[in-house]
Amino acid sequence: MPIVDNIRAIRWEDNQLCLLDQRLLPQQEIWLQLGDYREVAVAITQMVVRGAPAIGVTAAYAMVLAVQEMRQFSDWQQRLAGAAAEIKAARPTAVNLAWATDRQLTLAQSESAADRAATLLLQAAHALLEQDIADNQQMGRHGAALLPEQGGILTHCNTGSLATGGYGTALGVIRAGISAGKQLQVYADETRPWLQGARLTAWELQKDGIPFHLNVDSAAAYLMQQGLIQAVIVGADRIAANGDAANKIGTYSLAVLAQYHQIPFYVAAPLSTVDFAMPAGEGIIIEERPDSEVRQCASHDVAPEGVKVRNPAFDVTPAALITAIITEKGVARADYLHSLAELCG
Ligand SMILES: CSC[C@@H](O)[C@@H](O)C(=O)COP(=O)(O)O
Repeated sequence: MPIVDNIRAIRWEDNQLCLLDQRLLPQQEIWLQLGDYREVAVAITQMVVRGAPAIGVTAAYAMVLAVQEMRQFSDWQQRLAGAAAEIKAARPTAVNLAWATDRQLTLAQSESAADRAATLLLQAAHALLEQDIADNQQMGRHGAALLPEQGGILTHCNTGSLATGGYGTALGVIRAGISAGKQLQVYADETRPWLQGARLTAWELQKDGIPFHLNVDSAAAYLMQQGLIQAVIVGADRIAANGDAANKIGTYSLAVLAQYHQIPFYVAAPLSTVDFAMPAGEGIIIEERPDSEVRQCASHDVAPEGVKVRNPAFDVTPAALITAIITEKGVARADYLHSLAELCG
């Protein structure tokens, strides 16, 4: 069954950035039109758009809006550097945010004429979006070969078209596996507290007609014990040079469980998610999100008022628990330090 993935959540129209508001899915499909880079930074912080590659593409367009605003000033390059710092501060963990913003800043700084820089940055943002989709499809081809011909695949958070330019990383691998004729049954973790799995992954899988069950996060061990899971595949927000991978909170627990049950545990991410400047996972900044996300469920209070909360949005899975890292250039295996560097060429 070939998968017709036609979900695109980031568009550039009438010189504005249009984002499908992921906070409202699946109940409402509302597009926001943003014409100011500051609004885009807020949209990233507030999760209108989320998922590491999608945040990267969004930041590239935010830089277009910023250069368009700054080009009237003689010190436009300096002002643009300030805007870049504001955009990068929107969320700390996904490296794609800083990676895409810095790429755009470097490009702008290589050009002395502001108007020309604005044109170049827009072209670069479009190219980044298209490249991300192509990379994900390539990643899908590499990763699909690792999946069993049939069986259950557990995934966490949302790593699909909504989390990227299109097609997805871990979900892209699943899409490619199904397209290649594999009989896969997806198990989608609901992914408390923000419910990316229940709200977004379930929406994408249903649209594509991919067979799946939605399960609570704490069912993972039981599903593995029952022999229902043949592989776990997740995305990543930042991969350290040694292969330690930061991803949505709960990923580390899945990797520990997968090792106990002797199930392969795969991470699928573009090479832009690898932070070669970060030697190991312990240096990765883990975002702490608002208490209300834990105290509430679907905007309803569930915990007593005033309780203290911990809400780390990500955790780091040690490289030793990762069977392989699937990238657009091929599959890396331990020793990741060399294997990832080799893929980068
Ligand atoms: C292709 S997406 C990979 C990761 O970005 C994804 O798994 C994830 O953790 C997203 O977290 P989010 O907080 O929704 O931005």
